Amino acid sequence: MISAEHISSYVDERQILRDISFTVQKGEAVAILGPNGAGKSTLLRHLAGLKKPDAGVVYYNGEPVHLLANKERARKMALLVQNPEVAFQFTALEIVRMARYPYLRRFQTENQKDHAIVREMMEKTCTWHLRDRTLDEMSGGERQRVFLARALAQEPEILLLDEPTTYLDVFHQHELLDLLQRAKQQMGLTWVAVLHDLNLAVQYCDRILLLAKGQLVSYGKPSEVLRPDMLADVYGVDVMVMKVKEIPFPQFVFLPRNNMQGEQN
Ligand SMILES: Nc1ncnc2c1ncn2[C@@H]1O[C@H](COP(=O)(O)OP(=O)(O)OP(=O)(O)O)[C@@H](O)[C@H]1O
Repeated sequence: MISAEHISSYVDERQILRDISFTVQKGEAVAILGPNGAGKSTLLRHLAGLKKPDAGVVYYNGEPVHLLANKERARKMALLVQNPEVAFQFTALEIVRMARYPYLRRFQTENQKDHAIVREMMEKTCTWHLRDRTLDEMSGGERQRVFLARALAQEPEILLLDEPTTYLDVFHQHELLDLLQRAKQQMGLTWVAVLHDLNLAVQYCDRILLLAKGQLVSYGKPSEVLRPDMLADVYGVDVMVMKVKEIPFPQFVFLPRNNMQGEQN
């Protein structure tokens, strides 16, 4: 459905991504993991067609994404970035209503279906009660949920999210990912998220893409990618993988490299 084929990316003379290739199938949930500066956000921007790679192509259902017209791309894909640039005097409702613009013709206003979708997504993200508040009257987590409502109200086939759990407390982190999981199961939504929390990634994602220094280290099922040796290499920490009887997926515990030495001293 979406595939990166040999993409490379540069900023000035510096190479940010090196020859990355992978495919995400329809209805899959994928986490992009890797240390700070690995190139995760850059990769997501290429997938969203916001930035054309310097080499290689990203295809969406066989078409190069950077060639899709803006409105057409917005009906297929939504991107939730870390700090969306929106004027602070907009209300939550106005922000979520923006999601319907790709569906309107020139001079056309929203119809009942548009209003219903906006309300449904605001209710699902627990933001309907914030509808008349402006962005500067909201907490970071509330703002994040409003932008998620906007991305969902766009009714995309694929949702790309850059660190969507930042600003969210533990309850809302799980609520957001549960919501994406339901959208995947009920509507076939495909989503790709940059995450930092391996425990969330293993719980919610079908595949993991591990990136380090602009290179694809591994891409596959969580059990294939999240191996202690590979994680230790990439993150520079020791990793313990634990099985907890009550939950069906492993848990990752990180130990500073000199931890054992410190204990003994
Ligand atoms: N516009 C830019 N100008 C200069 N360097 C940039 C620019 N955008 C990204 N970079 C550099 O490219 C590299 C990858 O950045 P990117 O934001 O993709 O990493 P990341 O894996 O998302 O990092 P983080 O986990 O810290 O958010 C970094 O070294 C960053 O400094």
